[in-house]
Amino acid sequence: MTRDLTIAEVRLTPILVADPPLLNTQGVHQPYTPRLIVEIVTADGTTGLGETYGDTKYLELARPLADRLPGRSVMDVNGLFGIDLAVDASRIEGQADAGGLRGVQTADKLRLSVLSAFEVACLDAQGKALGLPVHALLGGKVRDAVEYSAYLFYKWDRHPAGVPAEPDAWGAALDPAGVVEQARRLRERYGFGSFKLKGGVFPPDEEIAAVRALAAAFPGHPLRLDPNGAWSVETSLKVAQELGDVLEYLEDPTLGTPAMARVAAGTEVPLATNMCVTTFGEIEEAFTKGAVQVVLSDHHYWGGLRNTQHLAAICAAFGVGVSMHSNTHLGISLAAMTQVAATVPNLHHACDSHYPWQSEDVLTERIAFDGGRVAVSDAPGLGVELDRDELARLHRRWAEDDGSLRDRDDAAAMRTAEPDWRTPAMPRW
Ligand SMILES: O=C([O-])C(=O)C[C@H](O)[C@@H](O)C(=O)[O-]
Ligand SMILES: [Mg+2]
Repeated sequence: MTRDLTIAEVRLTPILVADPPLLNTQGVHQPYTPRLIVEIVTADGTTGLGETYGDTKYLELARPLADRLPGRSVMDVNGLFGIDLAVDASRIEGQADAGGLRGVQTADKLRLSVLSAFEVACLDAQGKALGLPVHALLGGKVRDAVEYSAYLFYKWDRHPAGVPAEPDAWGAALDPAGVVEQARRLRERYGFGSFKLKGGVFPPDEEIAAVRALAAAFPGHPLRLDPNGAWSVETSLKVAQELGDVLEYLEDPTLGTPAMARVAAGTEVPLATNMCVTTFGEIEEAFTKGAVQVVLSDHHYWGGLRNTQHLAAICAAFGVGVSMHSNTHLGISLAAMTQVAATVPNLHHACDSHYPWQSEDVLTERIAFDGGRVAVSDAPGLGVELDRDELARLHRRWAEDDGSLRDRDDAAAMRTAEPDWRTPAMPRW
């Protein structure tokens, strides 16, 4: 049968998803976080799914893009990236991403963060139409399961009093014992074998103590600490020296490639980043200066699954490791991450994923971790199915919001508990 893969319709559904009170150096997660679900429907009725950030600036770009797709072929992914999308650069250029902690914003990164969801949706639709998994469209899987690490957060036991939120079963983690207990529960439930602690929340000595406690509780398991650039070069070197014997890598200890290069020159501990190398343009300086040893790719802002493969190839050429970064995301993105990770031969570190923190999803079936791994689906496309009732419910929450939660703002969330809180100046320690 000849199929008509002309795009007939694109549906964009902004949603608000429950998020626990996870702490980071900028503040705390809001009780609900915005995501955007993209559906691309072909003339013969095949629907491809994609997911990306749902803040206003992404929606403002996604809407005109969606309007331009009907009539194009879902096979024309290269053409998709050629569409001229006008980004109002003055609104974002050079600013740090307030909620996202993913480096300096640029107009191109914003554009790619939107395009990536459409690329994933096109690949999902292609796969469904051809009866092939997305990994086959990307050249085929080199592994049957993708390993993820437990993403540990300092956290409160609940969102501040008076703030509407979903119940949280995880309790507080504000000291080494709390962090170890959280790690134990994540390992019991999902089988994770490596652990990443989101740092930059407490003074470095407290976070060193937490990592030491993890090393004692889980001997031999890979450990990472990520303060999102909150430390000076000197502090970074001190932490590296104190934890060098237990760290798999130190992630973004300090801000900017020159400072990361100074840290890298003073320690044997590998440095990973999702902050100083977040675009192709940032690679040359970082790699030639030896500033990073592992790049944490993220298909959302690198511009999709094929760009993730390109990034991995460049990393391989320079002998730099590659793994994956994660922000709050749902199962469509986890499926996309797993499909592309399955095709990257040089992916040797367990990937990050926030998914265990998300109690809500828009899939009919949640994606399962077994032994810390997600099995690579061989079903057509991404191998996931949309739960339309859940999508509608989470969209209603977005529609009924007064606007205060439609743009992620961790500092604003922190101010509901600590009214004087300001985004800390960096380096914080
Ligand atoms: O540096 C990282 O790994 C992240 O930025 C991941 C997330 O953004 C995390 O820090 C968060 O959401 O608080
Ligand atoms: Mg990071």
